[in-house]
Amino acid sequence: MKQIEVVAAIIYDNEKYFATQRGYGEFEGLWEFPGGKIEKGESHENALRREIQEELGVDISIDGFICTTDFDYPSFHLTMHCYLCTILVGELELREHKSARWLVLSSLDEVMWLPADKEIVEYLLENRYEE
Ligand SMILES: Nc1nc2c([nH]c(=O)n2[C@H]2C[C@H](O)[C@@H](COP(=O)(O)OP(=O)(O)OP(=O)(O)O)O2)c(=O)[nH]1
Repeated sequence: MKQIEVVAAIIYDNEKYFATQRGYGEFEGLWEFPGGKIEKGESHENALRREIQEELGVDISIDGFICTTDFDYPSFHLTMHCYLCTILVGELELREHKSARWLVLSSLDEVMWLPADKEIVEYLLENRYEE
């Protein structure tokens, strides 16, 4: 089966997490943590900084590793590495997503997450990442 390796940013500020709604493709309308595919030879950190700059127009600080999750979609296997991040420079701008929300822990379940993200959301709820 096709394998996809992705990095995702759990962007945190003032007890809220940044969730984005996909604007195109087979998962359009579902919510995710911004990020994307790692290019050949790229480190996780560089891939994440590149993707967040491309998608949201901000520079991030990567403050810690959260977890890696694996999920079998019907047409590919996803491995996703998640990092806790904060915004260093810039104003958030939705260049690819149709919408975004800052969610407190207790409202993380108010949006319809991509199937692979449900495990991440549960992980955040159990571990309560705070600055
Ligand atoms: N960025 C991101 N992708 C996720 C999450 N959860 C999840 O299942 N995915 C899946 C959706 C996509 O199939 C893949 C991420 O790839 P991507 O964001 O580069 O999406 P894409 O295929 O539309 O990108 P592209 O080839 O058009 O550049 O991982 C998540 O929380 N964040």
